[in-house]
Amino acid sequence: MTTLMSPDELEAALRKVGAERYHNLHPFHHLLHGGKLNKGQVQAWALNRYCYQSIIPQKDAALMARCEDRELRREWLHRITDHDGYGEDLGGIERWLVLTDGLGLDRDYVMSKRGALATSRFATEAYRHFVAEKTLLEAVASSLTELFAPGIHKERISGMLEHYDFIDEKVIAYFKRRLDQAPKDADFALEYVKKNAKTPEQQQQVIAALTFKTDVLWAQLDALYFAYVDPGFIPPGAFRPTGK
Ligand SMILES: O=C(O)c1cc(C(=O)O)c2c(n1)C(=O)C(=O)c1cc(C(=O)O)[nH]c1-2
Repeated sequence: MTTLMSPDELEAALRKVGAERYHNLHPFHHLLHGGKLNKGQVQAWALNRYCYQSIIPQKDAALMARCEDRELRREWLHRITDHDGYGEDLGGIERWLVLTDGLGLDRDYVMSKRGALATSRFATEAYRHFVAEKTLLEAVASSLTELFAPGIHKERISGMLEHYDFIDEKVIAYFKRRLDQAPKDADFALEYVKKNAKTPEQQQQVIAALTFKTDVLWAQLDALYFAYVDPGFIPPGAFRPTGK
């Protein structure tokens, strides 16, 4: 029997999921941030991660499409323009492509996802389906990994600038921008969930949604590790680094 938690107990339970399961704990990230990867492995990470970047505005549009609450739509809308851009600002996806350009990857190839691992495509598609099909509360809750993103972004900016001569401020600008954007989004989603998960069942659904999302992120790094680090079995058709 699950009992009703107070909103603060629910928050503590969600933060525990992050502390135990967020992808900052994955060995691939330790290698990436610690300067232990070669350029080809960093290229593989950036190219695969494009699958995640490209799906984010689509899943946010899916969330909004089924949302009756105008106030929530008003709050959520900027998540789409943060990534797709609006007016002068070309947005996060463009900033991601500046990163892949800087790493020497061809834009059309990156955007085609042809070289991405199947797991990157499957996991990100699973996220989009989750948001489109589960309750609105679960859809909002699945974004809560962003509570833990600023920590990993700071670690990535300093670690990659320090360790890789092919990374500079311009190439890493995506993450700098997310440092301003993510905390506001995460705080809003957390307050929404604390207010709207009113039954023990809903609270468990919210925790399960966040757990699902940590799996989406973790699975992608497992696949990268297997293909590009150890044992280094690159699947047929996937990106093969040429230089070092
Ligand atoms: O680099 C990362 O580790 C990381 C993680 C996450 C996340 O925790 O889902 C996001 C981002 N970055 C990110 O840049 C981003 O725009 C973003 C949006 C979302 C989301 O679920 O709506 N997560 C994340």
